[in-house]
Amino acid sequence: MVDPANTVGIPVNPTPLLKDELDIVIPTIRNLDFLEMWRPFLQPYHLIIVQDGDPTKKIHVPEGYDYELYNRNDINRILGPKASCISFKDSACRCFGYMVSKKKYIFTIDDDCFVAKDPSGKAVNALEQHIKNLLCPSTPLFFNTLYDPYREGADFVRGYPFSLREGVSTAVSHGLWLNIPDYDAPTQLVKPKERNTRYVDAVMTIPKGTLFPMCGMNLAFDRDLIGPAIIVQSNLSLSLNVHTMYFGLMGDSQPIGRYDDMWAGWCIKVICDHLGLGVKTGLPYIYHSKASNPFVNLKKEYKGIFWQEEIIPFFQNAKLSKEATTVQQCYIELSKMVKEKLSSLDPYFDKLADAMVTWIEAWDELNPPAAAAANGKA
Ligand SMILES: O=c1ccn([C@@H]2O[C@H](COP(=O)(O)OP(=O)(O)O[C@H]3O[C@@H](CO)[C@H](O)[C@H]3O)[C@@H](O)[C@H]2O)c(=O)[nH]1
Ligand SMILES: [Mn+2]
Repeated sequence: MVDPANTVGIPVNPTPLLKDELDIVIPTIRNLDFLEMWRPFLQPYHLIIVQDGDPTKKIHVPEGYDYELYNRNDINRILGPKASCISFKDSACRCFGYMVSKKKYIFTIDDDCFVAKDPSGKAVNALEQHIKNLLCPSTPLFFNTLYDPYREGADFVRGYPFSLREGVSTAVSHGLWLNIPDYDAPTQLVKPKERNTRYVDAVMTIPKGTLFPMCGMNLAFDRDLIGPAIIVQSNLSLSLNVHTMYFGLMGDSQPIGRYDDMWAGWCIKVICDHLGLGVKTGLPYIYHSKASNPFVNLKKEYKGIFWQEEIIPFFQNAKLSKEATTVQQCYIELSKMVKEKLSSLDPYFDKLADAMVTWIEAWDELNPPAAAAANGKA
């Protein structure tokens, strides 16, 4: 039984930050018992549970949590033919939760991620740290060698340009993992017993122009910042929420798996760099308890392991036009580039490019501009 940080006795967070502005999205094919350990930190928040696999299976949600739950039948009913862009039998299904949420922030966590302990033995409130990361600016344009300059007890070091010290808005907070690290299958196979015990007390902005491997198991983001496609119509600036945190089409009947979060991270980073938004990685840690089967993972990842040698240069060289001033325009441009430049690698990328567009259309359907305006997003 996993008990990395006994949280029994810790009072449920009395004044949770962003309580009504944040949803927690959990993809699951298992059970949600892990929420017992998270109760002091997560209970005040609304959960969006995306049940993958067999929709007839009953998923029990621990008492006291406020939630909505969607299975595959719900996804098909709500999206109709557009449900084709939501993965089945892959954790990528979680992005349906981002689409149905109406909140500004999202925290997504896997059901085998538990509360970690920091070196002092204190339980880590991962959500609180993600919120701090998101509410603090990022510094993608110039690296601060003392890491997060906005943190208590730190600052910009000598030589850091004052003109850049305001930083930029933070769109993504990428947390890390004690115990089972998010290794690819080959690494898992050669190092089956490796456990991550190193707790690095740092948060860093990923520099502009640098891609990173985004893992979806402990991730938070500003759904508006990387969503709003600001369209100026008759002087009314309408924030049309179009989400780029699309976890690519993987799993059932797809030639690749376990690259959904990676795909989203590469798209997000190119768009954040283009629009001047920040992406952070580091704290908070969670305690990742389950090592998925490396042989099953190898089968899923196999094509991705050599395709990524072409995909990464594609994203590194992706140049969005200066006319692309909204996230939606950036995303559409990116999907066209995928179709043009990656379909020669495999016809799958043609399908993925189409799925990126379907995702936007589905998003528009669930988040119509009027609703967005009514939600005060105008
Ligand atoms: O078909 C599926 C498989 C799993 N899930 C849910 O998704 C998460 C992650 O699953 P799991 O912990 O089994 O897999 P890991 O290898 O540890 O996950 C890492 O790889 C990424 C997947 O690409 C994932 O984000 C990383 O954490 C759990 O909640 C499962 O219940 C699913 O919904 N459908
Ligand atoms: Mn896991």
